[in-house]
Amino acid sequence: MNITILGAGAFGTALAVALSVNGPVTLWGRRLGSDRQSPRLPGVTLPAAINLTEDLDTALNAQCLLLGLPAQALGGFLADHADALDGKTLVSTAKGIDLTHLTGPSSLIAQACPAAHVAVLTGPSFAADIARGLPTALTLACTDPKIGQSLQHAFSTPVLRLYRTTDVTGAELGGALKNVIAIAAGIVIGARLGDSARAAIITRGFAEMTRLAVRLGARSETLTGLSGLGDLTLTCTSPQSRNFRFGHALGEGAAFDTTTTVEGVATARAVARLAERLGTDMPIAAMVARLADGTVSVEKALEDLMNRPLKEE
Ligand SMILES: NC(=O)C1=CN([C@@H]2O[C@H](COP(=O)(O)OP(=O)(O)OC[C@H]3O[C@@H](n4cnc5c(N)ncnc54)[C@H](O)[C@@H]3O)[C@@H](O)[C@H]2O)C=CC1
Ligand SMILES: O=C(CO)COP(=O)(O)O
Repeated sequence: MNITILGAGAFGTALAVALSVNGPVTLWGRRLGSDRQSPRLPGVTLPAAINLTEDLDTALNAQCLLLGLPAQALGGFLADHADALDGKTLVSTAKGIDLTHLTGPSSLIAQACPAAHVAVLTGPSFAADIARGLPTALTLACTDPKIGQSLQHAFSTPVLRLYRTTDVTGAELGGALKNVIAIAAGIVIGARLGDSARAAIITRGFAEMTRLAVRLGARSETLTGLSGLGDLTLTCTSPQSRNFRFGHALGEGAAFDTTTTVEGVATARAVARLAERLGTDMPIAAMVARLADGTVSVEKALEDLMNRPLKEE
């Protein structure tokens, strides 16, 4: 399968490195140059099997396109290039909910490119781990079982083991919502509230993820898989996670590099709006949105979370 990756960020570049063992891969980026040392993946040299290009027309010449853009950039990119993208197989890696449309990447793609085959590649996977060839398991979600199986085989390697599902909604929401909970986990650790508090955030955060995802049409069992619980566990427990690190800085009152991609901030705001519209209780996500907007102190936010009415688990 002729694979092109759009977006030479950390994850797009890591996937190019990983998938290039199966054959030539084209990697497109806006300001890519010809240097085979990626600024997003320090210490990683891009293999010769990766064709680097800044020419989008060349890049769009493939039938299967992996979209390595962040969730909040995806809608604009699709709008700008819908004609060239429509009818192709488009695989999103974005983990977020679009703040304008309050929908996940697969809906953005389907709306912009109604004739495209849509899939999502998600799950517990740090770009640096993938680029170093460390064993990783991912979820490939596609409503068409045959296309899903074809992509699963095309993207699997000796160190990249893909599981497939037809529950695109569940898979993409798991990847998006875990980022919000990871910020909350970082906050409690940054505020020195301890590992027990983090365990509570992870557990109750998983309940919130599942509640909203099922409300939006997901299968609950999808959230117990790699794309939900797996990615939640990884992202809430590792400083490799930018969402966790952002929350940690928030919790300790430290500055954070605003040029870093932290999908959970916009997604927390999107979730807060969705929850209000749907009447779905999402207290941790609402707390993260308020803290990200600076409308409440960490102390007050955590106090409010603890003082909510007692309920059954
Ligand atoms: N970094 C990681 O470990 C992982 C990231 N992801 C997901 O992959 C997605 C991308 O994240 P990263 O690659 O980590 O971010 P990044 O910040 O490293 O790279 C984002 C890339 O997208 C490009 N981009 C942004 N807006 C664009 C536009 N309008 N047109 C063209 N290119 C544009 C940027 O130039 C940059 O190269 C996110 O949704 C993230 O959650 C998923 C799994 C792991
Ligand atoms: O999605 C990821 C790991 O699965 C990467 O997490 P961060 O975006 O928090 O770095």
